[in-house]
Amino acid sequence: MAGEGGTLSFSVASVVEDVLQQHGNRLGDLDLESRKAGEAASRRYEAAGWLRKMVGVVAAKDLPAEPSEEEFRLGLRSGIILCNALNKIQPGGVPKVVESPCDAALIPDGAALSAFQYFENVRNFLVAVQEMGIPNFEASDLEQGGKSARVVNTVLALKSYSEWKQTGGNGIWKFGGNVKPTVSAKSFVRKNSEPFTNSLSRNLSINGKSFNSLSSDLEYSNKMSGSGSLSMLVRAVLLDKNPEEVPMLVESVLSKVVEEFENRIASRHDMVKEAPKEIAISQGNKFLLKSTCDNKRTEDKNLVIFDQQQRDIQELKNTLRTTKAGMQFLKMKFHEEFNNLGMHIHSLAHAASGYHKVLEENRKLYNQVQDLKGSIRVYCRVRPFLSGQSNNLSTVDNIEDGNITISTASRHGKGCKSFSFNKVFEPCATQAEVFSDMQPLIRSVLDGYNVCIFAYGQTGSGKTYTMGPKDLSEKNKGVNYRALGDLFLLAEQRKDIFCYNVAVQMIEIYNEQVRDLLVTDGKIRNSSQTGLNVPDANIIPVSSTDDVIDLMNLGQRNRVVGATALNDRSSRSHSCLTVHVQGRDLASGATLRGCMHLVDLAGSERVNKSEVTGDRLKEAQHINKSLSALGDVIASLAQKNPHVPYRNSKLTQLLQDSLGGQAKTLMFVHISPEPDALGETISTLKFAERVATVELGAAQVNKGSADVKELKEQIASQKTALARKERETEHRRKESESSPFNSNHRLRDAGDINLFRQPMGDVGNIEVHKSTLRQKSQSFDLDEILANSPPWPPVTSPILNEDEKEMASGSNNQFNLANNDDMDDTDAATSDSSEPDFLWQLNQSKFTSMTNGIESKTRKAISKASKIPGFSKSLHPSQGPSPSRKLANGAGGFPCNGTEGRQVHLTGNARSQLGSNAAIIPVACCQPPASSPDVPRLAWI
Ligand SMILES: Nc1ncnc2c1ncn2[C@@H]1O[C@H](COP(=O)(O)OP(=O)(O)OP(=O)(O)O)[C@@H](O)[C@H]1O
Repeated sequence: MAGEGGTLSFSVASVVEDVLQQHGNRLGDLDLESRKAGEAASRRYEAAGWLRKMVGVVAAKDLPAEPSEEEFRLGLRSGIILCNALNKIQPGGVPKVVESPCDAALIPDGAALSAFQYFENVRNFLVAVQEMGIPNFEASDLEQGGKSARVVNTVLALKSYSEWKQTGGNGIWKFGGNVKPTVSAKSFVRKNSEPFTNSLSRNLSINGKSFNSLSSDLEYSNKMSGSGSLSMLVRAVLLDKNPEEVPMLVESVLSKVVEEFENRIASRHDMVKEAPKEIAISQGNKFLLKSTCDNKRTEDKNLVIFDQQQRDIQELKNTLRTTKAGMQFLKMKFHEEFNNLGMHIHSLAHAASGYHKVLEENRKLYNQVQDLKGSIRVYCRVRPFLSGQSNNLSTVDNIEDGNITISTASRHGKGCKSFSFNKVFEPCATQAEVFSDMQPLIRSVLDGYNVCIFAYGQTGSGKTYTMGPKDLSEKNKGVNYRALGDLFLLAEQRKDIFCYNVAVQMIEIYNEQVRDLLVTDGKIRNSSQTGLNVPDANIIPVSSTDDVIDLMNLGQRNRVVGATALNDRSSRSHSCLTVHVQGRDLASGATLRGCMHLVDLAGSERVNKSEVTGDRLKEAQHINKSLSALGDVIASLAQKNPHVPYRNSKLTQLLQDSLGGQAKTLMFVHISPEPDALGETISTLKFAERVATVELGAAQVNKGSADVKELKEQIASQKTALARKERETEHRRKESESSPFNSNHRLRDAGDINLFRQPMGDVGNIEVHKSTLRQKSQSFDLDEILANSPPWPPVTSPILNEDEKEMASGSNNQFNLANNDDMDDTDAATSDSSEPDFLWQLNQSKFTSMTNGIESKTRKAISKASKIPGFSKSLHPSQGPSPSRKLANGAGGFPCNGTEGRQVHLTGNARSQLGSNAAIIPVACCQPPASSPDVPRLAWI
């Protein structure tokens, strides 16, 4: 059975043959080969005969009647006989039969052409045969020997078909077994005309099936396989068998055949199975090949890409090189520019430092200008939050270079307000820092300047802390203690050049009454009761910091401190520590006298804030009154009003010299950082800003100088006129002033002092001052002098020698200018502080009758002072006020008030009691007529 599609290409015959051989039957005994050969030959002869008959002997000349197998194959090989025979049976079965050898001549390769033509003929024949349903053979069977049997089969089948056709061709022709209903089996069998077929068909049956049908099947199989040898094989095997053996044999053969088939089919299956793999492999190979090709292509592509990339890389390298070079260049440029920039920055830094230096210088110059102008310096200090006030937001927004910015967001609308002062101290500023900033100012006291530092601010803002807290630890010591310590230190350093004496006063103004805080007898005298402008305050020399501590403790004990709702430690009074310094130049004998007020004002807050009534309310009202009087004075000074209302309060009287004279004045304004205090803070700072605009005129040193000579000449010229006037009025005055010194009179006159106040600008200019003195020298009037005596002038301390005592106590009250002859040698003070002294001298003749009154007061004072052990009287009660400048300045004593000048020597116990080693202590010094109004000045020029 030829497998369709080539999958089962083995023949049934070969299988049966193999089976029969394996079966080991007696096939071997048979002369199978010869029989087969004989049979094959007879069949071949039959086929050849039939073909010769069909095509004619001539046409079949190459085919003998009884050909050998080879002859048969070669005779038919051209296919011409076969095709012609077929065309005889079925005309046009093979449309074109190539017969002419000349056709081949047309083709150069004749052999190849004929082979091709033969193959064409055979192929056409086979196609036609197949269409006719006749068993076929392979074209190759004619090409190789040994395969002619199959060709014989086909020819015989064709013969059979021809015969069938000749008999009428009824029914369907079937080679070797097709039985038409109308055709007997015999006729069919006749077609298969083998001699043994008939016998078999008659006798054999297998498993109930007739052997004949089996044979038919075999024949059919043979037909299908294209081999006619199978039936012969079967016949050969069964020929000599007994009929009883046949079933067994057939069964065995069949089972073997089936088995063989199965095996072969199975192996074919395997092959089929393998085939896809092989195909796959071949496909895989193809794929491999393809992929190899692809790879090759890809490789090529990659090569191209690679080349491209190489070029790109090269290009990039070039770019990189260029970029590197560019970078190098840029780097170099950058370095160059960097260096330039560095140099530029350096020069800028230099300029900046220069700028800072210039700024600093400007500040100094500004301060100097301020000094020259006599502007009140204003420092601001912000108190830190106190312990227990944590998490408070400060109202101070910024502090920088003398500017302070207050955040007014909470109560005064959103925003800030800035204020400018000479200096602003941050909350963290230490006491030492604060002091170091004002140290030069304080030191200038030793150089003969008057200095006033007053602390302003609401209650609890730190005024006392700055000026002089009780706590005298190194860290907390205030300005007062440090100032005195510094003065002592400086005095010590200058001891080879100057001999300094330092003495202090402490007073307080409480409810508009001035109180001496340095009383030792527990009684606090109120000088205002006497109608005096200057308090009758003890002045205690000090020579060490221990002395100072003792005095401060004493003063503190005597100070009136009241409790308020705001601050139960709040001081409800103004306190003032006055430090008097007198220095004598050891070489020249000239003296310098400086005076420093350290004023701790009472709280500046409004009364209603204090929530007080009764006594406390009264205190607060007094404080407010005095502070508003201070405000008025400041405002007048700022506006350069001719009238400055100093006398509206004791405080303004106290500060008159500092505010209106030639003192160096510093206001230390204090503010609290709490938001609650914002209102007070703003009003405090506004007030301070106003104060800063006040120009007092340049401070003048209280020093004896060449001016004195000039002044003495002027004095001399005045002397005659004065004496004349004195004589003329002497009698009248004696009558009117026969009573002791009338203080009320002075008080009345002093009340009008402001009427004579000269504008600040004029006061501030030394040159103007001098020329003014000269110009107005003729307008001298004693009444005016008295009337214009300052309320709190620098005091003079006449230290009287024996001559002076005599002069002072002499019956002749006539002022003897001759006594001033030695002034040149001693003191030539021309400052404010010295002027009253001299004025007092001038007044001496005028107030001859006053001496009694003075004497009584002096006696009283000395008797007070002499209660202190160690005090001894050195001044005769009748001496009165210092008659001469020499006395005041030349002997190194302290200035003393002309009306109550007393001099007490501190010795022994007293000195130790007060902690002082000073030789001379003016106990209470009241100032003679003022220095500032120009009229008095003119009077003694
Ligand atoms: N700069 C500061 N550093 C530390 N503590 C301070 C500072 N300033 C003030 N204080 C403290 O704040 C409190 C109030 O200060 P101080 O008594 O000096 O205020 P004051 O303005 O003098 O008040 P009063 O008007 O009642 O006299 C004190 O306890 C003080 O020690």
